[in-house]
Amino acid sequence: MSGAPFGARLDGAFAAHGHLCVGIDPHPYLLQEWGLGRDAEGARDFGLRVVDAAAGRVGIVKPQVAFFESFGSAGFAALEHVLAAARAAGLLVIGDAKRGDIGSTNDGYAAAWLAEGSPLEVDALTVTAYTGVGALAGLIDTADATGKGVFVLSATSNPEARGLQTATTDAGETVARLVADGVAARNTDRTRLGDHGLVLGATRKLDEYGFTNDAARALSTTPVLAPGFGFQGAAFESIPAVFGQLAPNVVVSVSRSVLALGSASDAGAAGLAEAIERESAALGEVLR
Ligand SMILES: O=c1ccn([C@@H]2O[C@H](COP(=O)(O)O)[C@@H](O)[C@H]2O)c(=O)[nH]1
Repeated sequence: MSGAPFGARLDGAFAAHGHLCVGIDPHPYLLQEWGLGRDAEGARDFGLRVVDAAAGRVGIVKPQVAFFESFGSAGFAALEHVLAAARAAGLLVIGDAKRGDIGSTNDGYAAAWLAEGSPLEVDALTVTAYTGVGALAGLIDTADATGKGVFVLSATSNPEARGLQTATTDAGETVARLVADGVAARNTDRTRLGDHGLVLGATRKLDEYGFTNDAARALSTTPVLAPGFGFQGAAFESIPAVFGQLAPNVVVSVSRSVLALGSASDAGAAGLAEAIERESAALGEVLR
């Protein structure tokens, strides 16, 4: 591992720039609004503009891999370009790829996203645990060896997931908590943030997913990636009520609500930078 582990770097990003994470989601309609091609080149230019606007204003970006992947190999080349620019700008990069499979295949995902020097290298990767948190063991081992992190889907922001994620085990624990407990077990050697986190959407309170106060206390060193703000309806002001004692661990992810304010024109680029500054300041008021 070269440098500090992911959790310490995340803590550093929080201290230097606050908790806002800007999503890099080149939706086809945004490419059009920004005056860019609905192709891999457009996605690359979109990503580079977001990196420029984010650098120095926030500490974290989250490229949404799906929108690059939709352009095939050219899209992956575009993503590699954007990842390299984000790294060079000193931004922490959370690759939102939501990978997850049986253990032996997860090792392939680990080599692609979490190995030092890989073309798709990111600081942390979103993963799913539908095959069991245990199936992620090898991938998490790779992350530990390279100073990277993972964010495992636990209670997602979309309404369709609710029935599945609040289903309970024989022991009465929700699926969301079962995942959370498995991930938290990898963070026990830390006093502040560990390297392995959870995706907990901001659209519902944690207790609706079976996270009692005790369960939340057990997550005190677990980072939280929280999407669901802006377009999906959650407001920064709701963070204390939704996340309670976990609020200091939250990476607050915004994509469309700020990206809608960018465009290919100079005024648009300034608009995006201003929107990022404004959102970050507003969030700072809530999390101070
Ligand atoms: O539970 C989840 C997990 C991931 N996401 C991703 O976050 C962004 C949200 O975009 P907005 O435009 O701010 O709504 C997007 O990339 C999702 O794939 C999520 O929304 N919910």
